[in-house]
Amino acid sequence: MTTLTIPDGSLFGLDNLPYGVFSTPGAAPRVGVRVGDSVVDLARALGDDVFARPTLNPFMEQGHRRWTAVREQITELVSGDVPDGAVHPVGAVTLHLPFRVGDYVDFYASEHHAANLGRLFRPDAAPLMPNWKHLPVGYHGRGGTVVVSGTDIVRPCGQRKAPGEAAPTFGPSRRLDIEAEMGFVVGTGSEQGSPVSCDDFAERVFGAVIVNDWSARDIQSWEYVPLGPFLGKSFATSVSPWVVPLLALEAARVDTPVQDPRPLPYLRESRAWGLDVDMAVEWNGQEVSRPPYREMYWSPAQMLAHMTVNGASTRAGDLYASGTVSGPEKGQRGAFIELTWGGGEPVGVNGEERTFLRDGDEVAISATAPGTAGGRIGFGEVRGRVLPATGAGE
Ligand SMILES: O=C(O)/C=C/C(=O)CC(=O)CC(=O)O
Ligand SMILES: [Ca+2]
Ligand SMILES: [Mg+2]
Repeated sequence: MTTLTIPDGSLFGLDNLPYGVFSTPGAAPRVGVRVGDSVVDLARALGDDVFARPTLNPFMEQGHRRWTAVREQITELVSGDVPDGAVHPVGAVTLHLPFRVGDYVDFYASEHHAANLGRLFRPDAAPLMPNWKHLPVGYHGRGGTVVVSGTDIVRPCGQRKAPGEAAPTFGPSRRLDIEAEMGFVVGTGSEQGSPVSCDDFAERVFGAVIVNDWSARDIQSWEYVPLGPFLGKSFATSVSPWVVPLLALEAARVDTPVQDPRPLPYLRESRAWGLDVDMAVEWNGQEVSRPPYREMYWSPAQMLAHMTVNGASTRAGDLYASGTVSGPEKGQRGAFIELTWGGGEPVGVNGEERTFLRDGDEVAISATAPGTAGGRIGFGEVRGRVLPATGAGE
C-alpha cells in the first residue's frame, strides 16, 4: 500500500480532485484523478472498469448521483492507503484529451471583450449589438479539432484581406491570436425537444476546463460577415487536461454582474452560477494578463439554458466555452488583439515589442479558484506552441 502525501499549499488538495486521462509507457490510456503531485489510477484503486477507458464519457454518462458517490469514495481512499501500482507521479505520465468531444459551442459572455472587439472590428457601429444583453451570443465551433494542452498548433493558412487591400490573398495568417476562456463539459445529455433549465446546470454539467480558442484575426475579419466565426477559429482549440468537477467549485460560486435589462424567464437562475476564477496568461514564459472570470456577464448555467431552449439536445462530452475572459483593466484582457489594441500598441515580452503570435511562440493559460477547504484549487494549465504553416503556398 502507498500513502499519498499532498504538499502544503497544493492546488490539488482533497477539495479539488480533478479527473483526467493518462497513460504510462506501454499501457493504454485510462482515467485518473489528480491528488497533489500524483495521479491515482481509478480502475485499479476502485476496481471499477468504467475508469479503464480512454475517455471520461462512460463515467460522466452515469450521472450526477454517481459523480457525488465516486468523489466520496476517492476522498476516503486517498485519505488512507492506496494500492501499490495505482499511484504515479504526475511528471511520469502522458496526459490525453480527457473526454471525447461532442459538439462544441463558443459563447461571447464578457461584456468587456465584446465591447472591445466591437470597437476593433466594427468601429462605425455601437460596441455592443442590440441582442447582447438579452441573450448569451454564441456560435457553433468544430468539436473534432479540440486538442489537449501541449499539442503544437500549426499556423493556419487562409484568405486574408487587410482593410487597405482591394482583394484577398491566400497564405499563412499574419494575425494569429489566443483567447483565454473557461470551458464547460456536459456530463449527462438531454433529449431533443427538452430544454435544460438554468437550475439543472449542476445536474447536467460534469466540470470545467481552461480553453484557448486560437484565432486567426485576419482570416476572421474577412470571412465572418454575416454568419460569424468559421475558418479563422476552427483549425484548433486547446483544452487543459484536468476536468475540475463542478462539485469542487461550490466555494467559487458568486453572483454574476447585475443583468440589466432583466433576462427573460428561461434565463433566470434561482442562485447565480458566476465563478470567482482567476486566470493568468503567459506569453513565452512572461505573464501578460490576468483575466478575471467573475466579471463574465452571462453564467454557464444561462449558456446551457440558452443553448437548449429551442429543443436542441446535448450529449456527454459536449463542450461549451464561455468566450474570451476580459476584465475592465488593460492587464485583464484575454486576447492579444485587445491587449495590443488591434496590433497598434505592442506589449513587452522578454524585452521585445510584440503584437500577434510568431512561429515558435508558446502560450500558457492557467486558472485557480477558492476551494471548499479555505485555500485555493487549480485547473492546471492549457499550453500550446505555434509551428510554421505547412503545405500551402500563396
Ligand atoms: O466580435 C466579433 O466579431 C468576434 C468576436 C470573437 O472573435 C470572439 C469569440 O470567439 C467569442 C469569444 O471568445 O468571446
Ligand atoms: Ca472564442
Ligand atoms: Mg478555436
